[in-house]
Amino acid sequence: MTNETWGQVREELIKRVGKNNYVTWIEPLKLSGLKNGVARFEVPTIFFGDWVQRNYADHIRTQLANAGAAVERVEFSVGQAAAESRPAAPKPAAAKPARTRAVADEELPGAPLDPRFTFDSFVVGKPNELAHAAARRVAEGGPVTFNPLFLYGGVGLGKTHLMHAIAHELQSRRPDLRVLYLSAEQFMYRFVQALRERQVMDFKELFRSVDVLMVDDVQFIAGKDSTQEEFFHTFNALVDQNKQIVISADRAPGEIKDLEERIKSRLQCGLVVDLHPTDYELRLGILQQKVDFYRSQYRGLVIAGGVLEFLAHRITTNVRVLEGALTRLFAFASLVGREITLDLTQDCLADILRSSDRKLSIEEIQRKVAEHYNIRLSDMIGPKRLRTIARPRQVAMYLAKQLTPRSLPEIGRRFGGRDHTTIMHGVRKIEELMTTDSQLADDLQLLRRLLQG
Ligand SMILES: Nc1ncnc2c1ncn2[C@@H]1O[C@H](COP(=O)(O)OP(=O)(O)OP(=O)(O)O)[C@@H](O)[C@H]1O
Repeated sequence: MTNETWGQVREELIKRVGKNNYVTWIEPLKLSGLKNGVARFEVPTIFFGDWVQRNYADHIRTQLANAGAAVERVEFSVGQAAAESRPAAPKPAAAKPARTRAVADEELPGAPLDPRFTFDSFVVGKPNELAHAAARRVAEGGPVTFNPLFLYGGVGLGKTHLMHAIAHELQSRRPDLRVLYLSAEQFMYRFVQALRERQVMDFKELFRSVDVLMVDDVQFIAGKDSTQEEFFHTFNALVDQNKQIVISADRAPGEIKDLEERIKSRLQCGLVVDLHPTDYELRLGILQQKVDFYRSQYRGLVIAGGVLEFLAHRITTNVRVLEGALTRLFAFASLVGREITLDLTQDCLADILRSSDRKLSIEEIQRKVAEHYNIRLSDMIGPKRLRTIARPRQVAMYLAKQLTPRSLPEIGRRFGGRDHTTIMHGVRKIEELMTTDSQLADDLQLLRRLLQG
């Protein structure tokens, strides 16, 4: 098979898998040879290879066969060039092109990057697929296609991991770019310091001199007026210069309370992607990856079949908890020198398993709230707008948002197919009333206790 055949096959694949998937997953493949019915491709990372193998290998094989190539199997391996450009092998400083800059690289006030948070160690599944693909695109350091990239999702779902991965990848692919990663809190701290020391101009110059700005947990600046103002100007200046911005937050721009409207609307201008709560397959994938790592640390430790499946099934809160559970399990098993069995797992992780057990459903919340306010459960999802019914309904919406990991559209569906904006309005209304209406505040406290008890 020639590269020309592969060229034709790629055309066909665009139609089969869609443009977006094609650009993300197929375009980066480099055909490295065909021998004995096996077509080999170079991929940038192991995970990229795994993903393509799982999702696109069949398409590729079929299309190659249709184009007349005698292919029975396709294989993916990390190419030499890609392997060398991994973050693990940082380039010597001398490789950076010499440039004169108003602000030296060392002066950039970035937060340190966690060396473990790379694309290689990020497990991709349905819930984070789009966020991962978008992050990868930004990490290529090519022309800016969407600005900003806004990543959001609940606690411990991998936002920081993805941001660090972008920074690592950019550092090795494009050492000429000035990449600045920091939390919104650090941004504020720097700004306040600059104000105090009358060095606001330096601050501005510094932040406007970067090529890629990444700000983590942006919800933090909501309600902090002058920091918001400064952030807005920095943001605009960088966008005007066509510099890439990546932002993360715990919720969508429109849902961040006390964030100025003009900032919200600017944040929504680029690509807004949601990291969904993990599903069973993703949790299992993450566990398997971590176990491979632990095996190299704790040699000789045996883990019985079914343990990982059990954990992926039972610990659904977030990835941080899942990781913590595994760390504890390996440490414990190596201390006592025993095989990791289901029994040992249940013993060692009893507390974590217990707290993960209680998964509150929206229906439970609706039932409790209806009981408390003495209304019918059916009124929770019905259309009545009477205050005596609408208010309890909003209370239930508020508690559903607070106490479950469900998104606004999901909550809306369970409240008789209401729109997510209605839910948002309900949640806000209760947040507002809570500060002035002490009876409502008491009700909420009681309901929370009952539900979480
Ligand atoms: N898909 C994944 N693959 C591998 N590890 C993951 C994945 N998602 C999350 N993790 C791990 O889970 C932990 C928490 O992730 P991270 O700190 O990125 O979460 P976050 O979304 O930024 O949370 P927070 O809202 O608390 O800031 C990290 O150790 C991270 O490596």
